[in-house]
Amino acid sequence: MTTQQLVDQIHKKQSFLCIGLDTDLEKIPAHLLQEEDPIFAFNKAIIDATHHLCVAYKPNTAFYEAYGLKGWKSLEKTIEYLNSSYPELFTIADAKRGDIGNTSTRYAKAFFEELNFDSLTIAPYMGRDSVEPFLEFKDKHTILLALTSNAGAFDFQTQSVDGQELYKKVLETSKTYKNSENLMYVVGATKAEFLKEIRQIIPERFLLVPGVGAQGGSLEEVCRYGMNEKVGLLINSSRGIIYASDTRDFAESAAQEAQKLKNQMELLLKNR
Ligand SMILES: O=c1ccn([C@@H]2O[C@H](COP(=O)(O)O)[C@@H](O)[C@H]2O)c(=O)[nH]1
Repeated sequence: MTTQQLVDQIHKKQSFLCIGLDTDLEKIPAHLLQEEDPIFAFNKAIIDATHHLCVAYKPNTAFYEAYGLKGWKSLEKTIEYLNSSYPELFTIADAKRGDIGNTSTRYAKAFFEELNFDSLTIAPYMGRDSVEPFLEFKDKHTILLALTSNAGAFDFQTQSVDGQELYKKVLETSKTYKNSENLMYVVGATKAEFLKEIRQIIPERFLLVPGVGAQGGSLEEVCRYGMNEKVGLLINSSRGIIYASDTRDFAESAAQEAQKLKNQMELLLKNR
């Protein structure tokens, strides 16, 4: 998917919501455990109930890898279902990969070609040659971890290296990578106060923003400092939406939570 197609969808739906599919067999409604593939059954119900309220879905691959081969099958079925039933939706594999060049190329092939995700999250720690292989794929997007939502982000990311915070170095240096127009960045909603400075370095790029809902980040604050002319934000909520209820009406409850966030987004777009 091109960035422009994503922007068009945001304007059409008046939403920049990304729903995180962090599907955990210990948390899904008990009646689904009788299904042949409970994870896929859960995801399908959530997607069917919420697709009109969001512009993206983000399965976190850890939740699938944890179940071995079966989990990979559920992930494959989920992305196939999204691509065939709702091809207008942007898909993110939250896998946080990155390695020496030839290995990165294999990761890129796995997620961009074999599974056909639109985008993949990447850890920048190994530098240029670990990131550039992902950027070679046309109309695929590499989402670099910049300033993450967790408390441990302060261990390294905000530490000064040669007089500049490390996350800023990641932003500045990655702008010089070949095909850097295919980059997006992860910035946690819990770090909204950093967004003004982040936008000075990367005014154009899309930000994937996890951390609203269960982690306590503020949607309003993220929009105040992080929104750009093309909106430029994908706000993720996982647990706050998909586990709104553990009864038979779980999908409707998820849709209600998604609708609440979508309503706030619509208002924020109107008043910007
Ligand atoms: O900085 C980061 C990067 C990734 N995540 C991931 O996003 C979701 C958040 O889930 P919630 O349930 O909405 O808190 C999850 O998959 C994380 O691994 C993040 O939270 N922060």
